Amino acid sequence: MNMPEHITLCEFESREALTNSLCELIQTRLQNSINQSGRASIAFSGGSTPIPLFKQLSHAPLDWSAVTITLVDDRWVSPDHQDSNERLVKENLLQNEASASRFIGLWQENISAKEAEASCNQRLAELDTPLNTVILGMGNDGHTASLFPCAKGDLYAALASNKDCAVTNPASAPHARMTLTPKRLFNSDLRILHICGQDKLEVLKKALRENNLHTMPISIFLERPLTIYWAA
Ligand SMILES: O=C1O[C@H](COP(=O)(O)O)[C@@H](O)[C@H](O)[C@H]1O
Repeated sequence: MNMPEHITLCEFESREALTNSLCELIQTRLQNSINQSGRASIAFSGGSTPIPLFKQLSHAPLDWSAVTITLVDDRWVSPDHQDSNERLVKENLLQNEASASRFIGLWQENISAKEAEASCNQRLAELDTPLNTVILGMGNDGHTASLFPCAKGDLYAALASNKDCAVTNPASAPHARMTLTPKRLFNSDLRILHICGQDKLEVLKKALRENNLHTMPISIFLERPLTIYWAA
């Protein structure tokens, strides 16, 4: 598959091989950042794709107390809800060695996503700039983070926002969302798109062909340097 020069596509023969390689890369990057500055920061996506990565990474021998972890996006549900990305990260990544890390979540109790936007932006200001690494996911509708094509006005506002996070209300998926904005996600040293399955490769090809960030928001991340980890 032909890729623009600023995109690196890493294809793996199996999802296990992908997980091993991505785990090693993240571990090395976090370790290098700790060696250089005494700290490291990373933003993870939720969904089903990163679960094996989370489980494996939780055992990595790192000084996790120097690592701050945040989410690329979350659904506006409490962390005991099955749809919560915070729950997913807590149950699968913030375990074992990685339980010593610092976690900055997006969700807040007893307040709507819209009302929480300002305080969430304040919390996110504690993160390193730039973030060491961002792990993006992608849905079959071309959404990434919680930048959904069907979120219309919210999508336009999030794409144009100069804040760190924004609320979106996708018509095709449940729950209001809090998402890091492209502005904040681009403020990072490396962005990795982690996708599995032939269907997602086809979605990626379509996004590259059509290059329309309103119909396939992943397109915005295809315009600048991006590393893609893919396995069938
Ligand atoms: O809604 C979401 O979906 C995407 C992709 O999820 P997957 O289950 O297809 O891996 C994810 O990147 C995003 O963080 C999540 O909120």
